[in-house]
Amino acid sequence: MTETPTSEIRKGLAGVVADHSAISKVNPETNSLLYRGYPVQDLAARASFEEVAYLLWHGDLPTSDQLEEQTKAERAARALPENVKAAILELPAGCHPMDVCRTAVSQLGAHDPQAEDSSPEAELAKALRLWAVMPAVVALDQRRRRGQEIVPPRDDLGYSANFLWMTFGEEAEPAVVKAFEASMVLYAEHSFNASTFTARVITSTLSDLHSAVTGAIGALKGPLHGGANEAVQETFEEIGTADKAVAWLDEALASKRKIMGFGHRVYKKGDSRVPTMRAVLGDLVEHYGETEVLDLYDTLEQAMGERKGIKPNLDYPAGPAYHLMGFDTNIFTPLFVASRITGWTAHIMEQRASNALIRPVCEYNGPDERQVP
Ligand SMILES: CC(=O)SCCNC(=O)CCNC(=O)[C@H](O)C(C)(C)COP(=O)(O)OP(=O)(O)OC[C@H]1O[C@@H](n2cnc3c(N)ncnc32)[C@H](O)[C@@H]1OP(=O)(O)O
Ligand SMILES: O=C([O-])CC(=O)C(=O)O
Repeated sequence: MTETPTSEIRKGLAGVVADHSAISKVNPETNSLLYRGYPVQDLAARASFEEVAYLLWHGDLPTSDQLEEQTKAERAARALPENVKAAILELPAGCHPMDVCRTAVSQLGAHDPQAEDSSPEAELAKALRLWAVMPAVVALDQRRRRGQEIVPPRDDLGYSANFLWMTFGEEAEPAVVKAFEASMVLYAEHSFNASTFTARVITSTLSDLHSAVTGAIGALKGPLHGGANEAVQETFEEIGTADKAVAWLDEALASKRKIMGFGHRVYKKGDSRVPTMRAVLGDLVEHYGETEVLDLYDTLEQAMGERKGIKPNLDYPAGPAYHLMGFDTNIFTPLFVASRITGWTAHIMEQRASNALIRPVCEYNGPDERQVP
């Protein structure tokens, strides 16, 4: 019955070591996460997202000259090409913004002059251009859905400040830029998660970088992965206020609902990034003077811990944080895309540099051979 004899089936590849990677280390024993050796909470506190992008791609933090060169290239690539903008504007306003991201990356690939050049230099240049232009895609999409004018990028602002400028059409306050920047750093990379693995599978066939990122976006969209940050906000809105959280949770668990923003395939004792993002949410709550959300956040977290012993993942604090910043809920996962493009493309380059076609086997359990009548 077997395609090839297997000793054990690991559903969902749980616990399977599929390859080496030098990009990040997730340690569920210590609830820690290192990007190229640096603790993620220290990077979130002391490094810019631009520096973290450089670190993920090159393996070390940049010197000031290296950062300047990257910054120049990033700012020069921020504007959305007219043909891609036109293609996005033709998409129905009712489609999910992740469909827009996916289509935009596919379109950008079709128009990229280096699309089929997979030399390390071309791969890096394509990664940088995609990373640089993604805020324009996300900002444009939120604005077109709101019936607002499109705001072009500014090259006198850093990545995060410009992202907020293009989305909201006004300069964000430093506290908000800082919070947003921390979220970008925390979302940037997480080893062999489902979307990154998707990108590596596609790359392993020697397909191109834009195809791999397009596939990764499809994988990230699902609510068991990146789509959970939107689902957390929807849950909060469904519950309403903290005093209703426990009854809501009991009913949800009784009807076997998954509680979005809780649980993780690798971390069973808590997600390494949650304490930092929870502190960011606390800063935003103070900044906007909206304390109710923290009552609900803490009550639901405590009740989930008592009933199931399951802890929150990064999407749990990120959802309400993006809501406070003013993003529409369906734009939250595209924000994750904008950040994770750095990690995906670092993995695409790593996979290509040491490639083997990814092709597991299965144990066949369909009908035995039979004759066509
Ligand atoms: C950035 C990220 O992508 S982080 C992940 C974001 N996703 C979510 O927040 C979605 C909600 N969470 C989940 O669905 C899961 O925890 C996953 C998919 C993230 C991890 O799943 P797995 O490692 O496969 O764990 P699995 O689904 O086997 O869960 C083990 C048990 O805990 C339960 N469980 C896990 N997470 C949850 C949850 N969020 N709500 C309710 N029960 C849960 C499962 O029902 C299962 O119970 P059972 O043994 O009685 O069947
Ligand atoms: O690692 C995972 O499975 C999911 C996750 O937290 C991420 O991609 O950031």
